Amino acid sequence: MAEACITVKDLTMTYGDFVIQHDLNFTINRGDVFIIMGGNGCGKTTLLRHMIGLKAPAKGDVCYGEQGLWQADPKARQQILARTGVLFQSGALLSSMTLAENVALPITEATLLPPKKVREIVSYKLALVGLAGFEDYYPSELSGGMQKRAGLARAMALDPEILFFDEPSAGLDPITAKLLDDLILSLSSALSATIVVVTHDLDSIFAIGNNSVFLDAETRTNIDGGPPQKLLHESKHPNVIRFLNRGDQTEQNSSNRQMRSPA
Ligand SMILES: Nc1ncnc2c1ncn2[C@@H]1O[C@H](COP(=O)(O)OP(=O)(O)OP(=O)(O)O)[C@@H](O)[C@H]1O
Repeated sequence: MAEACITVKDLTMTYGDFVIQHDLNFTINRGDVFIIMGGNGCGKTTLLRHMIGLKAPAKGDVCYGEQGLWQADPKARQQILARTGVLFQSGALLSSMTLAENVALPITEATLLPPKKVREIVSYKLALVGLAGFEDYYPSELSGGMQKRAGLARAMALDPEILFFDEPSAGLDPITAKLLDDLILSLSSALSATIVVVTHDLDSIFAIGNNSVFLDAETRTNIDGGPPQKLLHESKHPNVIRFLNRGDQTEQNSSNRQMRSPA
């Protein structure tokens, strides 16, 4: 039976008086590649920020196992978040540091490992994302796709149980985006990590997601969720159907999407 990894409970998110989403309730299971989806501006990144400890809820909580992230005191919250890694949309590499120094940073901040051991871990993580031999390169010397992969190596530096990705395919050409999707899938099975991806890229959603939540911009809450393929064929919500069919609700579009998607 699926084991709950993260449970979002009655979560309401606001900026000032403006409610972005209210009363969100859903569960991410251990081992999921879980997609947070919805149209532009519906609050996907804001939700991610609530899940990784960057923004406090107006109401409700994000529970890791039994522990509420925002109920926990700051030390316990830090301990929960130490089990997570985040790949931000920009890759968020420090431009003045080499790739090796960027990936080493979280390790030297969190451990007292000797430099030789840190170098070994860094090289291993860079190799995992296909960047073996690029240790001494600076971010500006890499393509956008390589920068994303280096950001991923850094997010994985401390062997997180849970990896968060904010719009991983943003700014990438379709072929590079597909390679990143393949990498996410291979890491998911190799590391048995739980992966949470914020995206509105339909190709990625169908290629990598086994579970999802849909944030509706109109009602400002989660109106549907589950395996994306299942939602495509069985969702009763017009906004979900429209979103998953690129704005089209006809049968023809739906069957085209079915043909393009993996079984
Ligand atoms: N720091 C902030 N202060 C006030 N409003 C904000 C802030 N950040 C985001 N917003 C607003 O909150 C809403 C949700 O933004 P968010 O970036 O979470 O949406 P999103 O679904 O990730 O969007 P996109 O798909 O375009 O990246 C938007 O209306 C945005 O303008």
